[in-house]
Amino acid sequence: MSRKKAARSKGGGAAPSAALPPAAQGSGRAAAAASPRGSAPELPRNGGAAAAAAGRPSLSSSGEFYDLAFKVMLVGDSGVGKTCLLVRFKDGAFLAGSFISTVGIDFRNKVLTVDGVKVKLQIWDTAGQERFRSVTHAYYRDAHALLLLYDVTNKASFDNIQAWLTEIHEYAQQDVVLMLLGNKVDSAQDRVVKREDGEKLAKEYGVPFMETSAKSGLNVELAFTAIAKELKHRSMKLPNEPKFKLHDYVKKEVRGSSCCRS
Ligand SMILES: Nc1nc2c(ncn2[C@@H]2O[C@H](COP(=O)(O)OP(=O)(O)OP(=O)(O)O)[C@@H](O)[C@H]2O)c(=O)[nH]1
Repeated sequence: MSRKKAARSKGGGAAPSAALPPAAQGSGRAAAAASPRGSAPELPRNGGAAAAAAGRPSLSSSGEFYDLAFKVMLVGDSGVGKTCLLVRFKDGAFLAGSFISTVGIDFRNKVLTVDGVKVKLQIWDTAGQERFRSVTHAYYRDAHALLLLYDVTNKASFDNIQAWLTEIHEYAQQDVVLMLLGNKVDSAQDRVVKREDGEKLAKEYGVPFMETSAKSGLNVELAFTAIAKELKHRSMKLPNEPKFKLHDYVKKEVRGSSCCRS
């Protein structure tokens, strides 16, 4: 992604194809002014299952084969680190320097291997600014998963989580996979939201929770992998297979990743 706010993204602003397969393009930016969902690549609600049922993998535009595809959205206040989280996950890099707000909505694709299955996540980076809300609302409906972020150094972004949850409740599918992320934990000196407060809020709303850092990379891969695992299990569950428990998986993995942190 060129810094998200450029007039044209790497995807050239062209609208990727409308269904899977073939896959949506590697990255792109939906014009805020266009018809709300008109230029967005659409994944069917059971997109992954549909791809898998065909019994053959699909080919993404980046040349990678995948078996399942899902749409994930990053939401939260402006400046919490949504774009940086996505760039860290996709490219393994941190976007330091001056902060430029996302305009409208942008997406990147990444294929993960989950329990031997290739899962393509089409990750939508939304603008946190209030003025783009009507644009981003239109995308909630097709999202299979939502990563809701706040910034541990910004109390207002945490206080606004409740409002974000109300919005999600209103616009997203009822069965959307949701996870709460407290980002920027590398900024220990500036922290104003305690981990326990994040945990408490997540528990109250029954959503899995972890703290992340797009800067250091802490738990970034884990957040997306956990989502991909949940979505894969939902769409490919075998009759005798035990149910995948996202909460338990996250708790176990976060414990593992935090035990060895400096
Ligand atoms: N220290 C630290 N800074 C971060 C982290 N993630 C993002 N930032 C910084 O926070 C600022 C905002 O990051 P963005 O990723 O652009 O925020 P955003 O949520 O996409 O903002 P909008 O596009 O306005 O919705 C930038 O200056 C980043 O460098 C992090 O994990 N740690």
